[in-house]
Amino acid sequence: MSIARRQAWRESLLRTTDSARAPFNNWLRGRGSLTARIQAKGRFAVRVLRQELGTPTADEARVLGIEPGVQAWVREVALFCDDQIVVFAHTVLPRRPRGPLTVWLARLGNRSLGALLFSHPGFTRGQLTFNRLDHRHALFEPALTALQLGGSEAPTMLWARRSRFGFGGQSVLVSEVFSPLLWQVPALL
Ligand SMILES: C=C(O[C@@H]1C=C(C(=O)O)C=C[C@H]1O)C(=O)O
Repeated sequence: MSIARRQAWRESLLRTTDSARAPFNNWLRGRGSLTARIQAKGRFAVRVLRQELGTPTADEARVLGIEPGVQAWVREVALFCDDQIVVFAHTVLPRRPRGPLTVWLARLGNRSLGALLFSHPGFTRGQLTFNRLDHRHALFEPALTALQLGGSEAPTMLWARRSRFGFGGQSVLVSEVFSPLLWQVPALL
């Protein structure tokens, strides 16, 4: 199986005996806002780690319908519940076509993107896809760093999900990587 195929984002969570994934299934599959779900359980916060022009991966460019190598707006955040980092989110917005999303993203700061995506009636959400990230995936190292999981005890894989939101002629691709420490946050149990 090619490397690209092994790292593909899948439309279904493959059945697995991996007991380590079981607790994530519900978080991976939930189509509602992660922000709202965390806010309902504990003290929610967003820490912006990166918001700049960057180069999407070839796969991200393909999903967003832009030429490989063309820069796009990249936003990366850590989501907190009760002072514990629980999610690393990586969002890609093409520069073209410009539109309301360009301005909204630029002005978002440490407010949650989810609060916008799930409150404005003009957004549509595509299918959720899933991935078991490891060192071969471009998001793996940034996620380990953002989730503060580096070092000798670093996990060798992380569960992630991805979906594309549409607003008029614009699209934004949102990838969310879940911390294995999600289960040490009493409020989320
Ligand atoms: C899409 C949502 O927004 C969350 C917040 C994000 C941000 O502020 O950049 C990005 C992705 C999500 O984890 C959500 O709450 O479901």
